[in-house]
Amino acid sequence: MSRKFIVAGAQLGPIAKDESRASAVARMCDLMRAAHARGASLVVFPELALTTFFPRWFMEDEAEIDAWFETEMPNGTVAPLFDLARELGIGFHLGYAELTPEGRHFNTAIIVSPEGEIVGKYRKIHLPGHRENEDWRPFQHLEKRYFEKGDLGFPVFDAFGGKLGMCICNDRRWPETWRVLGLGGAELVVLGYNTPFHYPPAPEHDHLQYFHNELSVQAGCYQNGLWAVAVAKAGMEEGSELIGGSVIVAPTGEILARAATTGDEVITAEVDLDRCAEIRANVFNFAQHREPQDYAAITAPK
Ligand SMILES: NC(=O)N[C@@H](C(=O)O)c1ccc(O)cc1
Repeated sequence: MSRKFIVAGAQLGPIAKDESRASAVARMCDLMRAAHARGASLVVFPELALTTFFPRWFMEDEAEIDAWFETEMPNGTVAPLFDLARELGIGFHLGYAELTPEGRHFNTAIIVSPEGEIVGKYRKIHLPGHRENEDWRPFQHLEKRYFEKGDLGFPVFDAFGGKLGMCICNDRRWPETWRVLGLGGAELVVLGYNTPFHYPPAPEHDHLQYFHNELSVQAGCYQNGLWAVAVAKAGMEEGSELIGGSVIVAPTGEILARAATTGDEVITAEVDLDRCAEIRANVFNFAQHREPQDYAAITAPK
């Protein structure tokens, strides 16, 4: 049976601090309709897609912080997205800030089936940035303050006729992320990102932000023989410029689609999950060629 289908990356332009979640959801519904019109059966939205990238501000008030989080998923505000997905028979990936009933905070992503069921969940493991206010920065990156490290590992889910994995933003820069997903059998990895163009600790690397995005995703795909859809929240958001460059990458590492703007934009490509074997049965045949007895340093405690 053919395992070909069309995937879409639904890049979002900036979301203002005072833009409501309902407005962001309405924009995502428009993108979902556009993706469906192009034949997509899965549409990938970015990291923290319902709000502005709030970790750029230092906050101490717990109620103010918690207001950026979702306590239920789905909830009334995102219901239109779930309803539209069901109506169109299209699945989706969504990133959001999760506050659990136990009061735990995570940077989370879910995969929703065309029937509107949550079939996969991931909580971000590689949290970037810092914990305390750092006045010298033009904007903060306080993910280590607002989120706990994810506690679900890097799970792989049966969905869309194949094996799907997830990671979130900074996770994509780490080869361990991709290798653990690859070892778990992932054939398609979906991920969202909010990547500031300006990196305050090393501004001399600002011009490399698009390059490092593609380098990381292409390497992850090739070295593990899997597909990826990597999707940005992009554009000038509250004075912080976020890169665009959403891409769909094949197991060969080739880029099949790339966003041209830093606004709301849909990219699509046909994915054939059987093409993972081109790489995984050959140069990266793990069973034949991996030498894990020499990799112990990777899992030694830090
Ligand atoms: N949302 C993210 O995970 N963004 C990260 C990335 O783009 O990898 C990132 C990494 C380091 C920083 O100093 C700031 C942002």
